[in-house]
Amino acid sequence: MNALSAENPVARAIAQALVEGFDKHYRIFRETSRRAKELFEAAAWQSQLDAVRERVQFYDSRVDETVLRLHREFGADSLDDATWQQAKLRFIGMLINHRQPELAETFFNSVTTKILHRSYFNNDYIFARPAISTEFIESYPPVYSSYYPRDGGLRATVRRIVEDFDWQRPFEGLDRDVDYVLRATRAHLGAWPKMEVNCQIQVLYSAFYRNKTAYIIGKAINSYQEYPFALAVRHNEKGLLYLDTLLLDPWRISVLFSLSRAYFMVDMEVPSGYVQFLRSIIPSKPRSELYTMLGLGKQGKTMFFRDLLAHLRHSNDPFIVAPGIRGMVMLVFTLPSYPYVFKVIKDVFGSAKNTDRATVQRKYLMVKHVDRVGRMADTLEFSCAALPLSRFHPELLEELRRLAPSAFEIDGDMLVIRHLYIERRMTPLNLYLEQADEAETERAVIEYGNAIRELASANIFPGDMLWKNFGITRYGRVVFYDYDEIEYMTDVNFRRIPPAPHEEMELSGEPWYSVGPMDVFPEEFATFLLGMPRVRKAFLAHHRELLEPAFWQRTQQRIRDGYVEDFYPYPTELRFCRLFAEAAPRAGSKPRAG
Ligand SMILES: Nc1ncnc2c1ncn2[C@@H]1O[C@H](COP(=O)(O)OP(=O)(O)OP(=O)(O)O)[C@@H](O)[C@H]1O
Repeated sequence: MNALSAENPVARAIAQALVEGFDKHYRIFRETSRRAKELFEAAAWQSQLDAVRERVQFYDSRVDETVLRLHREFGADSLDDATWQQAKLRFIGMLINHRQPELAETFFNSVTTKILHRSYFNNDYIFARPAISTEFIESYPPVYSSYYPRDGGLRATVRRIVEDFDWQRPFEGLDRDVDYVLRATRAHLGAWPKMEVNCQIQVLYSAFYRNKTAYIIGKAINSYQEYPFALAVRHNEKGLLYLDTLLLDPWRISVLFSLSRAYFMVDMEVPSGYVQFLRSIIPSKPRSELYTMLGLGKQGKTMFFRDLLAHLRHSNDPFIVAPGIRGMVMLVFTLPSYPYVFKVIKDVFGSAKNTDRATVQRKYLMVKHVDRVGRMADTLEFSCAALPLSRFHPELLEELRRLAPSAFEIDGDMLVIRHLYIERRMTPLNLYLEQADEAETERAVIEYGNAIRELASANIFPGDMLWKNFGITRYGRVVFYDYDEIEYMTDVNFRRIPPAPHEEMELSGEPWYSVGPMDVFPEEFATFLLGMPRVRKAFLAHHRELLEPAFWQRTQQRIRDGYVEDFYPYPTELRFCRLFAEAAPRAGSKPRAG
């Protein structure tokens, strides 16, 4: 019998409850994202960080609430297959005019996979692939506004674009800044092209808020050419707004969306429209990552896994143990043809590790809550991820059996991993430094020290600062990825090593002072970091102060005083105050390239 042929009131009511659960989620998500504009206007930086943190938790709360409702009202455990199948079809019917259908489908999956057995995880019961098209969904406000510079001239158009954001705070000198925008564009293009009849500038309706910056994102279209741009708006030391830079290279715009940064706050009625627009200007960013960066992590995960399964169908290399020094806590593997690593928490940790599974998971979650300032890789967390058994290299299978037997089960031809983190693959810094020449070493060591300084300013102490816990990206950026020992800076007690009471004691190698659990002695870092002479030379030349307790205590004090540091996800040289000599340098905006 066709699942829809007979009306099933329970299926309809379940579908209705699922739509209501999702709509409640998105309403709260959107209210929080919308508040970002007010917080930006009020310069309420700490509240902005808090809002990003709170937003991460909304989704799971709504899913749990809906699961409970389905159990209470419909005895979800004991429903027959036909009812579930019909619930999905009814749900599709209810999404016909929905503005976030892809997110609602994912919500449906999140709820039903908590109730149904894994054998139901196919397109008959859940959304193994999307059902509703996200193309051309209309909304008010629209996804983007179009401006036609042929009507009023480019200068007036740029000014209007900025003014239309209606920020309730005056600009320091908008005419001057518009002039910088035109000069920077002119320098980028070489010469102004003739404005063709279709010449227009499309601007995403909501600004993108993160930390202390709002980004205006759009593209200019002229004839068949498209020119993407991102314009950064910030507060100066007097609290007046100014345009800080204009990014015109797609790869630089793409760096804004790097997973090692905090998620944006964007007020979106139709998120798929934002993602499609962004894809048109940075096609190299997977849609999954764009959803994640817009704060829609579950959608990002769903799409990531669909992409991975599609890739597995189009490749045949095996999952292997990741190159580098094996972790004491994590078993890390990778698929060479796919740029990610997969991390499983081991059953038993190396003897030097005084931690447990729950603590490790808590630390990984902590990373989602803080500003990752471009220095910590984001992780996607999966439960019960099923991957084809035949693709696991025997050596990796053997390691899984030996080191993490409770972390997986074999179900037919699938290997189901109970708990898995996935993150972008980088070159482990220890491997990179082994191969690097002197100049490359110096660059990487400078980056490494900057990463540690920036993490510290963002209230993160990495705990284990060994080179192997950092990776280097294809853009040469050093990013931290081993979170099992991270702490808030403000929880750590940075101490100087007390002088030995007499010389023999110092030589004996035995400690002559007691050490508390949160005590850290920066002077000791040199022993385990600076073994290689060329690394030592570069480190001492650029980052010697990291070996001093005073540096760490000072940074701690700034955090305690409530100072939220500036982080720029673009090079200092591209800031207008640096590009245009006559622009006065701004106090309180110390250069720290990102
Ligand atoms: N994102 C990544 N890209 C490339 N390689 C990685 C990545 N994450 C981890 N690795 C590799 O896996 C190894 C172990 O990873 P990780 O440091 O996360 O595990 P761990 O068990 O926490 O380590 P430790 O013993 O230092 O605590 C790293 O040394 C590195 O070689």
